[in-house]
Amino acid sequence: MRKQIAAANWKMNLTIHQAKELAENIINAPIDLKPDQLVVLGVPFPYLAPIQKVVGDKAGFYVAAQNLSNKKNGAFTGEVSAEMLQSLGIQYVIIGHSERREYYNETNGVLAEKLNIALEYGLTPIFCCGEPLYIREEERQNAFVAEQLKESLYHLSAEDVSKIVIAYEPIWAIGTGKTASSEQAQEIQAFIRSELTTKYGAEVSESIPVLYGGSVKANNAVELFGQKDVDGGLVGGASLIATEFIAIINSLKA
Ligand SMILES: O=C[C@H](O)COP(=O)(O)O
Repeated sequence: MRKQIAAANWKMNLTIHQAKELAENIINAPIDLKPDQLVVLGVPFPYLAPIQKVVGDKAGFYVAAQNLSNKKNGAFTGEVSAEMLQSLGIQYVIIGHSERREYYNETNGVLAEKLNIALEYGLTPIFCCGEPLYIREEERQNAFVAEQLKESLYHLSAEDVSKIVIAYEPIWAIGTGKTASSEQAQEIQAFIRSELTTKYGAEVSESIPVLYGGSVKANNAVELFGQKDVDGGLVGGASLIATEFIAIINSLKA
């Protein structure tokens, strides 16, 4: 089975005290991860090392950065490089979240560079894609997402693309409480996989986890994650509440 992933994206929330308490509550919860299931905590840069310490070597639990620079190193004040993340022992990085695209002008081209550099340094990218509301209303979501994949991913070799995780996040469902229905999620995530099949073949596309993100909660996770092409979730708001996120982890397909 493909990896099933519960990924938290804490975004720009929590003090370090709150962050450690949340991580401790998750790590110490009686969660019985199956071999193909994993949990990734996407934390703010300053919390990477302290949260990694809380996570320790607990099997199946990882810490992710929420972003990285498209530059290697040098005079780029305020940036954080792939090499820095690698040197901290970080293994996952979220790339192309819609908030980065919208508020920090990250284009598909810049995201292609970020994917390259992440892979060069052995990081696993969680690559986000998804359409805004007006595109969904015009029923052009498939073409929109196909373009994002084409412009950011399709320069990668089959070997490299096999190392990534994709998170489909319809922008209209992020932080709005408006979840895509499980049918909507399944439909477009099956489309994403079929696009990857066309480009890379079935063996590759069937191995890539495709997560759903957008108002995932404890009360809708089982139905969403139960869909054939939904391999877990990238969770914002609900990942800030230990009991909610633990229930979401326990909703992964076994
Ligand atoms: O990265 C997570 C997504 O933006 C979803 O956020 P949300 O669960 O608060 O809607």
